[in-house]
Amino acid sequence: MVLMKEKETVKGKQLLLTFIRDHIWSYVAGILILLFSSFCAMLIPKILGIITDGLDKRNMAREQIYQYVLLMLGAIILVFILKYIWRYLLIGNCRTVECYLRDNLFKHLQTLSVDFYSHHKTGDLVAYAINDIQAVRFMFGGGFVQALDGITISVVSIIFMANTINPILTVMALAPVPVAAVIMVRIGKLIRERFKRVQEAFADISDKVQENLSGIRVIKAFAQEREEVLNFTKFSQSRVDTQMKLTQASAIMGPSAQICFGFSFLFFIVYGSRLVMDGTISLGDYIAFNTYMITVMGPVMNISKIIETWQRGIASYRRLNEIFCVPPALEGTVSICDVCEIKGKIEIRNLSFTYPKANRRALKDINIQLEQGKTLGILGKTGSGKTTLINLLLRLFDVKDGHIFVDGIDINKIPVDVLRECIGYVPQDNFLFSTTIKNNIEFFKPVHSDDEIEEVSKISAIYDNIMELQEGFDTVVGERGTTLSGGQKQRVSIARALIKDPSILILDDSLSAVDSKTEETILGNIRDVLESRTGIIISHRISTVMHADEIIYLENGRIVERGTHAQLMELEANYFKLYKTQTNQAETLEEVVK
Ligand SMILES: Nc1ncnc2c1ncn2[C@@H]1O[C@H](COP(=O)(O)OP(=O)(O)OP(=O)(O)O)[C@@H](O)[C@H]1O
Repeated sequence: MVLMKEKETVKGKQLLLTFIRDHIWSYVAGILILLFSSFCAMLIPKILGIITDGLDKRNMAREQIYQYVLLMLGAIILVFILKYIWRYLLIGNCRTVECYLRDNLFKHLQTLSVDFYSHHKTGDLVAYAINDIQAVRFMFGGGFVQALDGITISVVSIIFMANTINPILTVMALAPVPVAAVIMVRIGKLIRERFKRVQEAFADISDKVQENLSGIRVIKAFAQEREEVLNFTKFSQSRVDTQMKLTQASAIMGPSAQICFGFSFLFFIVYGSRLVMDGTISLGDYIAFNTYMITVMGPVMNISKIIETWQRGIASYRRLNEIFCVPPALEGTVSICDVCEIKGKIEIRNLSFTYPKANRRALKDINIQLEQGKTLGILGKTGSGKTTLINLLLRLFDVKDGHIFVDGIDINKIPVDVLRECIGYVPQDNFLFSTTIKNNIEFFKPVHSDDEIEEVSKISAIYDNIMELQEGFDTVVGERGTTLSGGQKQRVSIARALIKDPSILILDDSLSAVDSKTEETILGNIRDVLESRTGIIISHRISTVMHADEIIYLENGRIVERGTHAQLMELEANYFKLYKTQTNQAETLEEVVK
């Protein structure tokens, strides 16, 4: 992915800063309670030291000892309660941050351009939404809390050690700490880099699984299962290799911290015992110091885990940030807000278009005038630019070279939602959701009556098929509509476009999977629907577009022929040849059938 400019990185940071600002009181309260709880915890070794000295010198009354023991018990209970509260506040926030980031990522993904999805794999994006967000959550939760707890306990212990026992002994005991810090920072960086690679390897696996499952029918049809398994093993192995490298780095961290701390203990035992013997510190102080050292040891032992969590979190945060910094589609365009309805007049003037990152134009100098209520038929070889024209009409891509006017308004100035709301579009690749046919037709908006749903189903000639199903409109279709035939899927998609009652109806090769009799029925019904609307019908079949008010023939992104069916037949060029080929084919087929 492209390196981000400094300005762009602000977006991801802003998101986290906004979260922290919104939850600042729980953070402040959590941190203050944590500090107080650490202070209370540090009283315990001191009380232990006082009791030890009392017993050692035999100058402490039994009642006094009981009082100290009660004090210690009180401190333990208080620490327990305080710890519960601060963990609830701070760990609770990390669960919320996970949900907050995931919601924002999902929201952001909805705003990204179609082109973004042409260049990013689904499995990869799933990895961002699951793995990376989880790693950030661990950083915000366990990582943050353990680091804060560890730092507080260590700092408070050191203050107690230096102030109440002996500063020189404290310095001696902590001498190896800077060495440990340098080692931790170095290994930490290595962990971050390696974790990034682990996440990338996971994204590859996720992508492979997603692609394989989506294409399982093709894989089976071509008997490619074995190759797929072998291919998958390579991805799996790559993940193991990257993970092993990460484990190697993190495995050094824990023992390094322990060795450094071992030296600290050694210094303390040698130097501390000497101080007890020459009477500089009491035995109680020695015991208390020892307890403080053990208290500090907890976070030190944990430091490898904490650093690893942080470095993983930072690596994932950076990956997420790259996605958050991708600007939303059509970000720079200005919309006029008072347009709230579209009647359907379309004018295309000198329009050319090149896809981002492509090196040749998909459309060249297109000019079309389509009055409201009229129908345009588009024909052309595959790859000639038919769908591209529709992509621009739907503003899936920005119009930069030339103009498209809808109702006389530049399309770039019409609010995208208003524009798309007024267009009923049946795409070439019909996508049905794994839910009921009814939900698929109304697109999860339960605002239509059963009569309306039935009516559009009848227009698109799918009603009888639906009625034959056991659950009728409540039949749940398989993922991507797999339990329906290609032609049935196309017709459900037509019903979905019609129920919007659109001003402009676009059918992009939407009848290619239906037989010619059904096509005739649908076209007849749609002709009635199109009487009051603007229609654009794309097809490879002359029979689908021949009744249109105007037909254009595209070749390499350019309009090479235009006119009515009769005019194009008179031209005796591409359209005519196609007509001849298709009628000959139909006649031959009829003879064969006879
Ligand atoms: N997202 C994209 N990025 C780059 N090039 C693209 C993209 N989508 C389409 N193209 C290219 O633009 C050209 C026009 O494609 P388009 O899909 O408009 O053709 P079409 O006439 O609809 O073809 P078909 O009849 O096969 O559907 C083709 O050369 C295609 O490879």
